[in-house]
Amino acid sequence: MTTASGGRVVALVPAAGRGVRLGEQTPKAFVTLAGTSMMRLSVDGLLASGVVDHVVVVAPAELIGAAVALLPAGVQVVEGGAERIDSVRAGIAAAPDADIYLVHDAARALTPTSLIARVVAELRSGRKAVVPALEVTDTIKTVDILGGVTGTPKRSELRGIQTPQGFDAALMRRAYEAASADDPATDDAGLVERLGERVRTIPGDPLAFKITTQLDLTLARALTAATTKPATNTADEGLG
Ligand SMILES: Nc1ccn([C@@H]2O[C@H](COP(=O)(O)OP(=O)(O)OP(=O)(O)O)[C@@H](O)[C@H]2O)c(=O)n1
Ligand SMILES: C[C@](O)(CO)[C@H](O)COP(=O)(O)O
Repeated sequence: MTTASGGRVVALVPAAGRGVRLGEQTPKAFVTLAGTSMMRLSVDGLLASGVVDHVVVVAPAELIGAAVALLPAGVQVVEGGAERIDSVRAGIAAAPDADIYLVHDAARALTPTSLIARVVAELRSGRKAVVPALEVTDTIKTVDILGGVTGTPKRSELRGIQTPQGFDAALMRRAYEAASADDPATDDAGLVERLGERVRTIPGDPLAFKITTQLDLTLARALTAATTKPATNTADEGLG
């Protein structure tokens, strides 16, 4: 089944990270906001967008069962790898029947459904690689290994890139086939750029921020506390 003409949209949700920078006991995708795991919130957003046909969650090997228990029926769960790129690759292999892939971090749990729909709409209009982008507000500098400043890129040319990132499926498969294990890109679009293909930005959304640190978690919990009611099978989610 597909949501609309233009082919089947498969969303890959890398959720196999440890969350070292967050520093919780629980792997980050299982950490809860108002009683619901980030992983579940991200999947619910994708499903609620109305533009996604199938969701594949990529989870830590030892938590596959826990992930299945926390997710709606029909969501596929597969084992992740050491790096994010390995986890996304596992997702692609598990769902080869896509025409469009979205890749969406479990850690961007508050992403509005409207952003997901805008990425897919842009792909359906003929773009092959689409990423949400926000202007940066800090001045960004490059530094050497000792922390000495080596340059100050023009801020007007810089963007903070979010997910979901969307790709024509054939292009994404080609990008991952060409990807080198010893020089992994920090996002999926980076692999497409290396093929010389154009990646299009669309306006991102501040609510799609990546929950990376304790400060991010505090902000995310404050934002959800007043508005999110835990789903009946997800309240006080535990891992065993
Ligand atoms: N081997 C990995 C590493 C990361 N991810 C996922 O990729 C997303 C973005 O990564 P990040 O925010 O860096 O998560 P972690 O790798 O868990 O964080 P940290 O780097 O602080 O350990 C997260 O949803 C994370 O679960 C993944 O699926 N597999
Ligand atoms: C893909 C990403 O979310 C785009 O901003 C980001 O690059 C992931 O980086 P992380 O270090 O794996 O969190």
